[in-house]
Amino acid sequence: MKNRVVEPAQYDAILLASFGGPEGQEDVIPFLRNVTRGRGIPDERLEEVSHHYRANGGISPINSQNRALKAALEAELAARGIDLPVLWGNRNWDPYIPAVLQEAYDAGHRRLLMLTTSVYSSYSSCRQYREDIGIALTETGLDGKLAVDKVRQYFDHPGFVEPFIEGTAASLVRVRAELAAAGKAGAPVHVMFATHSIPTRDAQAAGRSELQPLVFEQDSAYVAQHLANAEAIMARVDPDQEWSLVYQSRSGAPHVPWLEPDINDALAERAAAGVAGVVVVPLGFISDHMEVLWDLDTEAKESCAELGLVFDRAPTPSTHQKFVAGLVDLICERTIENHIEERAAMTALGPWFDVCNPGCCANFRGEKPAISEVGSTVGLVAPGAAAAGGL
Ligand SMILES: CC1=C(CCC(=O)O)c2cc3nc(cc4[nH]c(cc5[nH]c(cc1n2)c(C)c5CCC(=O)O)c(CCC(=O)O)c4C)C(CCC(=O)O)=C3C
Ligand SMILES: [Fe+2]
Repeated sequence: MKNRVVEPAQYDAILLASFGGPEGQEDVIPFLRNVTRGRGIPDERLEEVSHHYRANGGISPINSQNRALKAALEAELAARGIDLPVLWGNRNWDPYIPAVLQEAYDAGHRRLLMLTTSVYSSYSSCRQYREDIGIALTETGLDGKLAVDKVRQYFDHPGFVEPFIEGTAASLVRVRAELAAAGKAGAPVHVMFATHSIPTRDAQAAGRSELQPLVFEQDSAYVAQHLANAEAIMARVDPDQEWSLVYQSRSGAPHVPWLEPDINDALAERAAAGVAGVVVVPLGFISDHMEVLWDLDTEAKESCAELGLVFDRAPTPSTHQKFVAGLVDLICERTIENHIEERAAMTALGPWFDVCNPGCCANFRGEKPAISEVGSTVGLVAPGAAAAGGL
C-alpha cells in the first residue's frame, strides 16, 4: 500500500451500501429507532421527526432509487464485460448489511468491494459505513472469513461532478428565463449548493486523525470538499455567477452547534439583499430521497414562494449515464481485470484515499471495529484463509 492506495485485487461481488428508508407507515418508527439506535430517544420524539415520511405514505423514495441504481450498475458492468454481481445492503432498513454479508458468504463470496451512496468525508457519510461493516463482520462471526474493502470517497470524481455541471447550467437557464418572462430580465440570481448539516464537532473531525492532522482552511474536510466541488462546478458553468454553500436537514438538540447557515435563513438573507431567483443544487446527495424532496422541494421551495424568489432545483446524479459509468470506473480502480490506473479527480483535494487513518472522522461515541483503516485487521482475510475455510 502506497499513499493509502490499495493494490488492485480480485473481488467476488460489489456491495452497494446505503442508508435505507421506510416502505410503509408501519415501518416509520422502527426505521427511526434504527437511525437513532443507542441514543435512547423516546418514540414520541421520533414521531415528531417522522412528518415528512408520514406525509409521503410512510414511504421513503430512497430504496426504489437504490434498486434503480443497482440495476444501472449491473447493466454498465455487463456492457463492459465485467463479471461482478451487485449486492445491496442498508444501515437502517431491510436488506440489512449483516444479513447481506451472511448471504454473500453462504453464496460462496469471499471478497467484497463496498461502494457507498454517500460521497464526502464525515462520520455519517464515511466512517459509520466502515464501522457498519466492522460490527457486522464481528457479530456474524464472519470476520477473518469474508474480506470487505471500500471504494474511496468520490465527491470530486467526474462521474459525480459532471451531472451537477450539466444540471446547474440548465437550472440557471430556466431561472433566468422565468425572470425574463416576469419582466425581470437580468435580475440577480444566486446559486445555492445545499448539503446535509452535521454537528460542528463531526465537521472538525472529518478527514482528520492522529496520523494526519489535516488542517483545512475551513477546519473541516467535509466543508472543504463541498466548497472545492462547488468551485469546480461554477468555474465551468459560469465563473461570474454568485454562489454559496448552505446546509439543510439539521436535527438533534438545539444547544448542539451544527454547520450553518440553514438554507431557509440563507434564502431570506439573499432575498433581503435583492436576489430575485435561486438555483438550488443538492450537492450533498446522489439521489432525490426524502432529504431532497422534503427539505428542498417542499420547505426551501415554500420559503422561496413566501420571499417572492424564483426557485429551481438542479437534479441529483441519480442514474445519469456519466454517474453510473463513473461508479464503475471507481470499481475498476480496485480490480485487477479492467484495472484503471489513473485516478480521476476534479478538485485539488482529491483523489481521496482508499483507506483512512486511525481515528479518521471519529465521532466520540466510542471505539468500534472499522474496515478500510490503516492498522485495522477487521475485514481483512489472511492469504490462504479463504481457500482453507472454503465451501
Ligand atoms: C451527512 C449526512 C448525510 C449525507 C450522506 C448520506 O447520504 O449518507 C445523510 C443522509 C441521509 N439522512 C437520512 C435520514 C435521516 N438522517 C437523520 C439524522 C442525521 N443525519 C446526519 C447526517 C447525514 N445524513 C446526522 C449527523 C444525523 C443526526 C445523527 C444521527 O441520527 O445519526 C435522521 C434521524 C431523524 C432526524 O433527526 O431527523 C434521519 C431519518 C437519509 C434517508 C432519506 C430518505 O429516507 O429518503 C439520508 C440519505
Ligand atoms: Fe441524515
